[in-house]
Amino acid sequence: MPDKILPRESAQPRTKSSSSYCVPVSEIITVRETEADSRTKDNGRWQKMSQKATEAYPYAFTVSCVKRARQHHWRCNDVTFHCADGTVCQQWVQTIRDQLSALTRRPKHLLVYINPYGGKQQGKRIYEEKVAPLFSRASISTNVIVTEHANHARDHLKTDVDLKKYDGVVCVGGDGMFSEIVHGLISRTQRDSGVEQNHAEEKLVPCGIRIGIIPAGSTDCICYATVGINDPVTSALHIIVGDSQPLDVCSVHHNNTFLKYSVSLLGYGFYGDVLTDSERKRWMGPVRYDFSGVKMFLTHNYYEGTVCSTCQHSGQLYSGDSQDFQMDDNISSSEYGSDWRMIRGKFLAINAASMSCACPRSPKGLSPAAHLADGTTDLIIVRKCSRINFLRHLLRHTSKDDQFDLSFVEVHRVRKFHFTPRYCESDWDLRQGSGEAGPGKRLFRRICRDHPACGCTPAHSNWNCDGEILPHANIQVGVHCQLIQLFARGIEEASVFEDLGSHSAM
Ligand SMILES: Nc1ncnc2c1ncn2[C@@H]1O[C@H](COP(=O)(O)OP(=O)(O)OP(=O)(O)O)[C@@H](O)[C@H]1O
Ligand SMILES: CCCCCCCCCCCCC/C=C/[C@@H](O)[C@H](CO)NC(=O)CCCCC
Ligand SMILES: [Ca+2]
Repeated sequence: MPDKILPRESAQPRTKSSSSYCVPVSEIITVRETEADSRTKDNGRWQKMSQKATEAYPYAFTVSCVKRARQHHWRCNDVTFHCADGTVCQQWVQTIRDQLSALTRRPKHLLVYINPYGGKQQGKRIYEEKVAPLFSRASISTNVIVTEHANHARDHLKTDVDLKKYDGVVCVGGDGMFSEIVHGLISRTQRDSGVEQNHAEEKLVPCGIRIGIIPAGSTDCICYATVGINDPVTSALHIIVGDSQPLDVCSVHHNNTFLKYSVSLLGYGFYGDVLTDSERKRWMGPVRYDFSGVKMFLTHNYYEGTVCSTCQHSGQLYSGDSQDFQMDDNISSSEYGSDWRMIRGKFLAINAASMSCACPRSPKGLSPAAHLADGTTDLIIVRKCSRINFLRHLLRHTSKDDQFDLSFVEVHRVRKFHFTPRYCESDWDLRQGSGEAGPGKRLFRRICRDHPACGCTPAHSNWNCDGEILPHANIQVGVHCQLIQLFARGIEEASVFEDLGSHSAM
């Protein structure tokens, strides 16, 4: 049998306009024998067959398969095929089952973590109502854990789980929950392989198990940027068909201490401040980001420091395509050393986007051309400018205009970068009150930090690491190419939807 079902004479689909239906085996969820009823649901519509036709084709089987809908949504669609002969009908069912069992990339056993408090606190309901029935139809067995506290999933994965029992780990929640899973799996893999995470230059071992994201958070940017939409049913179907999408991961160190991994955004300045402010407003739900976004835009803090970056890796020059980016040269960036670029100045935002960071708020994302798995991160530097100019930059994230095509914005595709804030060799020491600054200056900075109404800009921001606040401003970042794998396939081209969306009749 070919890899597509093309029923012609022997099995007839019940559609009004066509006598055959084309379904790629790779997109079949399940098949079952069904009653040759005179009324069945095909293609999402109820179809009625005449008494005569029902008598001519008394046997039937139903194929549940992927159907593409608008804006990258996938749905599960039932198509019923009718046969004149019962043996032929059984042969079809058996052959399709055999073909499905030959698909070795499909998961059979999944470990599922649900964050009941993410986003609008709907994680449990979303999983039970929309996802569990699909997993069960696809004969996937699950071990479901509803988390009881923050870092429950991370610590469970780090130490307690026998990962050999599973073909994948699924997280139901937002980007923060995904980050927990990533930290648990990467730490576990390094520990099992004897790799020391505290060494910034260490080559990390890729994780051998795929991760699925059922979006139920506030931003869901990792799901949105890897699937094209934050929709639980779509994500469940990508898991069921066994998609694979490798993903780069940034490691963040402070001196020789490992801090965190990041897969989406590492943001200092604006996005760090928005996150810090919004964490105090968690009770507001997802709208907290809009509230804090407007507030921090009006506050207009800028920060001084030095960013050093390199696009070189393992002794080889990066040869990627950087023509998408405007390189602005009226600024104080300069080359130092052979492969490191140093940029010093006053910044409204320093963002490293390892993926586009597309999300419903910004469907093209922070860096629309960022690659998911090329071993680089897009370092976006927004220099101090007027409020109106910064607003122009921000608003371009929501329109077709290029947010980088502004004199105060520059972008570099890099493999490593360091950031050192001005005034502090050790930000942590300063925060603890034991920095280099004299007591008078220290007291003054503390007053500024505790009473922002005094009007001066604080000396430091925080790093927003995939939606979590980091305790140090001074960090070193390196990209680890394709360290993890998702149950996803990247964003499908519109043509795939046009060609396959209607399952063109043959
Ligand atoms: N049972 C729990 N109780 C409290 N916090 C939890 C629990 N389980 C997980 N968490 C934490 O909740 C935080 C937020 O969760 P999640 O990412 O799911 O939602 P969100 O913050 O609303 O969405 P997003 O990250 O997309 O903005 C995560 O950092 C996670 O560590
Ligand atoms: C004045 C209004 C102008 C509007 C401008 C809109 C610009 C939107 C850009 C969207 C960037 C999303 C970056 C995603 C980061 C995630 O890793 C992180 C975890 O979920 N989310 C946040 O930190 C939440 C941060 C949300 C910031 C808005
Ligand atoms: Ca990348």
